[in-house]
Amino acid sequence: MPAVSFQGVAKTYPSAKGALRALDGVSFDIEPGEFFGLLGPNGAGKTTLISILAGLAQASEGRVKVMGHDVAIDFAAARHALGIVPQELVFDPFFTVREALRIQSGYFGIRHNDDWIDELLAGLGLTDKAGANMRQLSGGMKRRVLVAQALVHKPPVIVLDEPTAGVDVELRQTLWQFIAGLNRKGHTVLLTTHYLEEAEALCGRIAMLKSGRIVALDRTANLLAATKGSMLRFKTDDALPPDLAGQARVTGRIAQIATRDANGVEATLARLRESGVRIEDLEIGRADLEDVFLSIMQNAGKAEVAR
Ligand SMILES: Nc1ncnc2c1ncn2[C@@H]1O[C@H](COP(=O)(O)OP(=O)(O)OP(=O)(O)O)[C@@H](O)[C@H]1O
Repeated sequence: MPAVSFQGVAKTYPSAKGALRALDGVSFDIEPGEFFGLLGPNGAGKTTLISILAGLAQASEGRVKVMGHDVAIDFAAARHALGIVPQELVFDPFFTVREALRIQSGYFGIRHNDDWIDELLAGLGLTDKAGANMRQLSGGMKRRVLVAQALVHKPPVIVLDEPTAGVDVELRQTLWQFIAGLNRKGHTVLLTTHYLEEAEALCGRIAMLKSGRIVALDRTANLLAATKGSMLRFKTDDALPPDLAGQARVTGRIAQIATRDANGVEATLARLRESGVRIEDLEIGRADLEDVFLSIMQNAGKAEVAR
């Protein structure tokens, strides 16, 4: 039995320009114990899919199951199997951290949960904040509490919806150590993120969503291996010739150009020299997940235009 199963999930929102199909026939399974990444550009439908999984929105078509429980038919059992760390910081300012976690345990019908609460506090670096009032905590500390709150009932499936947006390096490391530890103990993890290096480091399999459809789904290693080419990275203050600019990724002074093989590297360098572009700090490396993501999104765009 899969930990999470999406079967033919569609979601249509009414809009001024007619119906907006935010999800369109999404089907995939996440197996127990997987660390699974869901990636996609803004508006791809990630949050909509997670809201349906969490029972916060209803699918227009299709079925979603968590540990065998249909989220529409058997909501309570499905919800019990899920720990959802939300994107926004929502909290009750009147309680201390420990009280907030006890109250959350109560929602799930769990009493005498302090041993697990202590473990959560320790794992998330919150032990000395247990007695602090929620409103006195910094944003990063509040986020840690939200993670702890999502996990009070030891859910087999943990869903993290962009948990590290605007979060500092230390908290990211604490969070990932803790979540990776739970994953090693058998908890299934579903992560959505815009930080592709995090997805590359953590996720065994990745699905890529674009305009409500799955455009890639594979083991992370296979996605990376599928782009065999080399990536040329260098710094320059000069404008690239139009043919190279069209295929380059430019961030400030840093330009990256994908090439198919060694001949491609030579041809690109020759083209740069010929156009009088002066380059510094040249590196030739393997494509990373960001390169794979951009190329899949571009190709999916072309396929859509052709349809
Ligand atoms: N309640 C709603 N009513 C109408 N349209 C909506 C609603 N929620 C989302 N949408 C639309 O559905 C599409 C998918 O949105 P969604 O928030 O799921 O994308 P996302 O992949 O999570 O994006 P982001 O990375 O920006 O969070 C978008 O076009 C969005 O405008």
